[in-house]
This record gives sequence, structure tokens and C-alpha cells, in this order.
Amino acid sequence: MGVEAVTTDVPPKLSTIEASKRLAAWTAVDRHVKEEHKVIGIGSGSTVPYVVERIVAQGREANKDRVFIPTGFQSKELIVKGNLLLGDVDQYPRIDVTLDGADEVDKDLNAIKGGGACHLREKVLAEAADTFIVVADYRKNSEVLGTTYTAGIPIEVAPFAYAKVLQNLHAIGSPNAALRMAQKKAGPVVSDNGNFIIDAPFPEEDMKDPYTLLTKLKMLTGVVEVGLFCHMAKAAYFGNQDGSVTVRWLDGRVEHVSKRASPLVPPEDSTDDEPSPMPDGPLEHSIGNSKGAPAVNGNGDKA
Ligand SMILES: O=C(CO)[C@H](O)[C@H](O)COP(=O)(O)O
Repeated sequence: MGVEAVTTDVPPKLSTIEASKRLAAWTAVDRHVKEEHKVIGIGSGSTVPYVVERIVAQGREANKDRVFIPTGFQSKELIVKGNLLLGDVDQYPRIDVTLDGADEVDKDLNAIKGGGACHLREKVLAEAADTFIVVADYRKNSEVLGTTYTAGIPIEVAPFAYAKVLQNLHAIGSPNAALRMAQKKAGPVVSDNGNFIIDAPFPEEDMKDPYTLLTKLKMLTGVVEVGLFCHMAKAAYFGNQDGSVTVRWLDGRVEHVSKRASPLVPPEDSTDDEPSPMPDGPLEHSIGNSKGAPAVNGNGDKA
């Protein structure tokens, strides 16, 4: 039996930012979590609960023979509370699709991740997936990384090596790199893997070439993983304030899904669409890029 058509109950009123997160998450789930997908990676952060909410709404039948792989404590809880089957990447090193949040995404779909200190497991699940999809609100959609997320690049380090790595980071261009301290505990944040996190801000010139920076940081002995995800996501979905969704694809296309096509808009509301910054095409959304990319269908496959 196929994925059930999801009824769009009018959801509770949310703040604009929360509504944008939900919009991005629901649109991405509707397009990328298909009947044939049986192993699904679930990321971390405040957008991911909406991902799980939408997957649960596909119904018991759709989810009964699926297994869900978490990226940490939070997503494990979401999976368990959603009555979904919990699995581990040990058992399922190949994942059909992983959906995750991000702290910031640049125009080339590079992302900063690790604001929640989960980026080691997040990167493993992103890499293990045939398709990795990022979901976020409009504030995360940037030209260059480090524009809105200014805390620095999250770097997971072996506790034994943290002082040495900090010294290395100060020497290679991040003088303000610092150990992330816990809020309601004396001492550092400890990741789900028992490691420490360093936040390392770098100047814009480094952030413009995140792949080079990533390779440099990964070479430091004691670094376990770096919260720069380069060339990994197939697409990033950003929920906008006006109820539309901007989708950036890995090949450079930028798609605008109008409010009219949103899973959140009940049919009777579909005519009072606000003017869209980009024209609506015949597929209820428009695609544009400077390379004149071909039209795509709702899954991002060539139409
Ligand atoms: O990388 C992450 C955790 O390590 C999160 O995905 C990232 O921090 C985004 O979270 P949010 O959706 O709450 O902004």
C-alpha cells in the first residue's frame, strides 16, 4: 500500500519562524520521503520535530516497515515518541534519505552544522544516505557562511587534545576559537560521543572557500569532526515568511515554491496568495538559475 494522502488539518498558530521551519520540513518530507524509502535518517535541531511530525502523518501503514536512524539523543526521542521503529547505523550503513537542519547554508549548498553538537553523527548519516536534504527557515539562507551564524565553526575534539587543538586554531587564523561551555553545568559541553566542542570563527575570506578550510581543520590531530558539510546536500529547503519555500539544488538551480503549492495551505485559502518575488510557472513553482537549467518535477528529477 502506498503512502497515504496526508490531510492538511489547519495546524496550530505558530510564530513566523516556527511556521517557516514547519513549512520547509513538511515540503521536503512530501517530496523526498516516498513509499519505497525504508531506511530514513533523522537529524537534530529545532526544525527536525516538524520532519518527524510529517512522516508520522503519512500513517501507520506507510511507516510499518520503515526504520529510522537518529543522529543523537534528541532525534532518538523523536523517533521513539512518534512510535517509529528505531535503528542504528551499525545495522543500516546505507540510508535511503536523511533529513536534517543546519545553522547556515551558502549559495553552493555548503552548510555549517553542529550548533547542537551533533555534527559527527549528522555527517555520518548524511554521507551514508543516497539523498541528503537540509531543512531550515529563511534566516539560514546565505551567500557566504558565517554571515548570520557568527559563533564559528563547530569542531568536535577528543577531550585529551582540546588545548592543543585550540592552540592550533589560534595559530591558523581563528584567534577567538573557544571551548563551548555548558549552560546549566559547570564545565564544557560534552557531545553524545563523549567529546568536547570548539567554536572557531574564521574571517570571511576563509568562509568563502569552506572546502579548503574543512580539509585544513580535519588535518589537525585531535579533531574528530568539523561542522562544515561541503558538497553533501542534494537540496536545501528554506521556509519563507510569506508562506513560500525557496529550494536550492546542488546544481545551482533555485526553485520557488509558492504559498499556493504549500502543504500548509488549506484549499479555500489558495486564492489569496501574496505576490511572489518570482513568477509562478505551470508546475506551481518556478525554477531559475543563470545556467538555464531544465525544468524539474516535484522531486527535483528532470521532468
Ligand atoms: O547541526 C545541528 C545540530 O548539531 C542542527 O541541525 C543545527 O544546529 C540546526 O538546528 P536548528 O534547526 O535548531 O536551527
